[in-house]
Amino acid sequence: MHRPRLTTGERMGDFDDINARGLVLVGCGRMGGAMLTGWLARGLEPGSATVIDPKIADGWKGRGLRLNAPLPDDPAVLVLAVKPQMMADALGGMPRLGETLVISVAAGTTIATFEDAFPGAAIVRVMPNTPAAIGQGISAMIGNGAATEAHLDLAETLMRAVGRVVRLDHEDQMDAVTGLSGSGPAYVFHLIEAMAKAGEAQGLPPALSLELARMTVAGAGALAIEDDEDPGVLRENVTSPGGTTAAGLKVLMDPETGLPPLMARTVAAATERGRELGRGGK
Ligand SMILES: NC(=O)C1=CN([C@@H]2O[C@H](COP(=O)(O)OP(=O)(O)OC[C@H]3O[C@@H](n4cnc5c(N)ncnc54)[C@H](O)[C@@H]3O)[C@@H](O)[C@H]2O)C=CC1
Ligand SMILES: O=C(O)[C@@H]1CCC=N1
Repeated sequence: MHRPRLTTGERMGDFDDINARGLVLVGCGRMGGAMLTGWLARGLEPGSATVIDPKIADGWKGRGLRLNAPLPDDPAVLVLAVKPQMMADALGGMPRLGETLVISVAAGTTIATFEDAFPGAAIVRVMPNTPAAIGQGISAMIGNGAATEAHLDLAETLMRAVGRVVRLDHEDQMDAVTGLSGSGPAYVFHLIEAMAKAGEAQGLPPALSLELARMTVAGAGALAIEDDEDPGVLRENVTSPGGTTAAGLKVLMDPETGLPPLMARTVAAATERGRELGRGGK
């Protein structure tokens, strides 16, 4: 089966340059915080991290991070993790930086926007997802013309600290990535909710039904990674001819009313919203 080149895992030594020059994180909410957790676990020294967030959560205080402190002159990397709607505000307050690599994880906001804000800078646009909080994320990335292989490697080092990384060929792919894997964890959590409700409708107690749904999704996800088989084969492995799964899948896989058209519309709506945000939509 063809799979894109994926990299994962990280050595502590790869943070040496970042520790020497510093990392700036602008926006330390759910996504920024998830990444920072992974970086600290993988070798980022707290004193090398300057975190800018006017509403920094109390949990980050007293951990040796430079919170809302003046920016270093020439940090190795500046990571922008504010909402796209807040990006103009955040960029407005940025001083000129030296040879700093600029990384954005914002949905929609285009490389061109960052090129206007940081003329001549190497910029890498990344789309991670929240399983990064437990080192199980997947990030897709693409750099601008000024981003060298060394810049892309640096961005990859950071994102590998929180999961796997794929490189894109074109920035145009980023909105679809956002609609699929950026937003995707929410679809999967809703799948758990929907399966749990469906179990309840068949008479199971709510707590039991939720536990069965949660572990089924988690276990199937883990198997899909561990086993090199195509997901279609794994599905067939569950499906006995004339059995229960075949009866269920007949409904779920209906080309008119089943999951395929629903998922297609779901990802399309999220992708289109990414495009809108990229056009400056609020
Ligand atoms: N949450 C997710 O699943 C994913 C989010 N993203 C992207 O990550 C970015 C952040 O999203 P979340 O972490 O979910 O949002 P969030 O609301 O949890 O965090 C954003 C943080 O930015 C801070 N902030 C607002 N204005 C600021 C400013 N001017 N300077 C510094 N900090 C400022 C806020 O106080 C907040 O803590 C967004 O651009 C989003 O598109 C990307 C992939 C997945
Ligand atoms: O919902 C959003 O816009 C962000 C981007 C991907 C996941 N969360």
